[in-house]
Amino acid sequence: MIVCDGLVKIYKTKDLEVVALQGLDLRVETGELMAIIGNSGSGKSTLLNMLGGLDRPSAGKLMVDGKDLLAFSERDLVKYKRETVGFVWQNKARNLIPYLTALENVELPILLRGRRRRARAVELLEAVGLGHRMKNRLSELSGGEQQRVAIAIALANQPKLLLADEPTGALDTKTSNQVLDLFRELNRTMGLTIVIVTHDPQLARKVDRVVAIRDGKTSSEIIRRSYREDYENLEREAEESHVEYAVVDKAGRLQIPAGLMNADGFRNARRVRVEMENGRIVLYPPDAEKTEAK
Ligand SMILES: Nc1ncnc2c1ncn2[C@@H]1O[C@H](COP(=O)(O)OP(=O)(O)OP(=O)(O)O)[C@@H](O)[C@H]1O
Repeated sequence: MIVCDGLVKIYKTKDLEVVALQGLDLRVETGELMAIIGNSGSGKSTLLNMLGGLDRPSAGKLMVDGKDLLAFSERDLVKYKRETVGFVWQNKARNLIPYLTALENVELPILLRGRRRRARAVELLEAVGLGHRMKNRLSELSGGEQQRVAIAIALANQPKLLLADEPTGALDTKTSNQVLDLFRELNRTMGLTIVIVTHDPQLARKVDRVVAIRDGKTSSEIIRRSYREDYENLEREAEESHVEYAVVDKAGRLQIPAGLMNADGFRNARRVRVEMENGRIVLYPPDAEKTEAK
């Protein structure tokens, strides 16, 4: 569904250039439910904006659903935003109008007219479990319920890809879990591809895969060893192990996770010794004795 190769985004301000993405590589399969984690300023929102067609990459390759976003005209971009992607933001003000009812909020972005539009809005609110609260104004709904309305809106035009930026950032743990369960359900029942950007490592437990971004690059990929069917079994989930992978780019460059580079002998190392041993590539500190390798 998504292919990013060497994606670069440079923000130019008056006297400064900020490289927000510096050659990011990422692949997301159709039907995946995945999370992107990373520290503040690592480039998560920038990536999401590129994926959603809200901003244009500076260089590299970005394909979504077989479409080349770098080659898009303004018109292509409008069509793409309308037909291919749906957005859910942490900031509810960006999604919702407080003085309208849930139903009116969902009706607004639907491209259909008249009764079909109303029927579709009802269907969407039922899909997110809010059939019984349709007539309430937004201000009368809880934070979790409001986020469900936002999700219903994001689904209004039947997107193939749902992008969510810190969708549970403003919610308590229990409500966050309910919203995440809803994402999982939509992913399963509609086959929707979902990319969630978050700081929250807990959220990472609820998705198929987590990709970490550091300094505008995918620095390491944590692949969860889980079967989707196990999803409901949270206790079993808690016992699951995470395996950390470093991403190797096309030129064979490897970024060693910062935690490992802090180990004795590697700290501040500008180079490491690389050897092949029994089918494994082993890295030694630069000044390690050759005999240590044996
Ligand atoms: N419009 C902009 N103009 C200039 N610099 C920007 C702009 N948007 C983002 N940046 C810079 O790009 C870098 C990446 O920002 P981005 O918002 O993508 O990070 P993030 O990982 O989403 O952070 P957070 O978790 O705090 O939202 C930061 O250094 C940020 O200051």
